[in-house]
Amino acid sequence: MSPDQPLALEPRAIVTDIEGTTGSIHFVHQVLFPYARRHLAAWLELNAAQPAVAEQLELARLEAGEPEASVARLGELLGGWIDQDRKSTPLKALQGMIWERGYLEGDFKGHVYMDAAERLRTWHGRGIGLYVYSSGSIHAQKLLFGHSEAGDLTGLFSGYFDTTTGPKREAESYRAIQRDIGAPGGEILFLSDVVEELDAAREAGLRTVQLVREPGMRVGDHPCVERFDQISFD
Ligand SMILES: CSCCC(=O)C(=O)COP(=O)(O)O
Ligand SMILES: [Mg+2]
Repeated sequence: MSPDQPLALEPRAIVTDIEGTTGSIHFVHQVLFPYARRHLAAWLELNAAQPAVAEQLELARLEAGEPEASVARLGELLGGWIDQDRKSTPLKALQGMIWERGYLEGDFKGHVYMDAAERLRTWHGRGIGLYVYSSGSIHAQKLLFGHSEAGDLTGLFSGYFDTTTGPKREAESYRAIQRDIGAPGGEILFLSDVVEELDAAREAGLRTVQLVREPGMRVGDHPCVERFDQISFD
């Protein structure tokens, strides 16, 4: 798709990825992940007994196949998973809880590209339902958009999806999102930088646009733009 070419028909809903789509990969990998890595062990020691944390630690033990793992051992495992960028649901839930303090204490703000913030506001104003689908937990998504460099954007979104709905590279996850939104796939547009996610969304019947914000990204056969302000509808 060339920047000036409108996409057919305004969609009823737009579902957007975060990392590489509304915000930079750099922010997630060079700010968020290192912050969680730095605070992980001490934070676990302090919070492991809290029911919401204990629940995620139990899921991490199951995922690791180490049902007896101590909190210290889980710290090692989860730290390794951060380094591997593993899209583990319990890791993502725990990361979100750790990031909360960083946002609240002003250590960082959620990175959102200005073109994304501006278009999200425009689309919301036109009555298009806006949704987020990220591997980051729903709590982490709300923190990022609630404490973003473009202000509090949470009022723009009608709903949030994370890996508790399913992995982002599986078509069934997009079928579940479609059912939840309650619109036909052809009236939902999915935005992402990752070809495998876009392929899965298209297999489920959603419309797709790939964001290619950085040189060297793998490009698929989806309509493709560099910025949100290159997306327009008839
Ligand atoms: C919700 S901000 C943190 C994003 C994150 O943890 C991540 O793994 C990025 O996943 P995405 O699906 O947004 O590419
Ligand atoms: Mg992404």
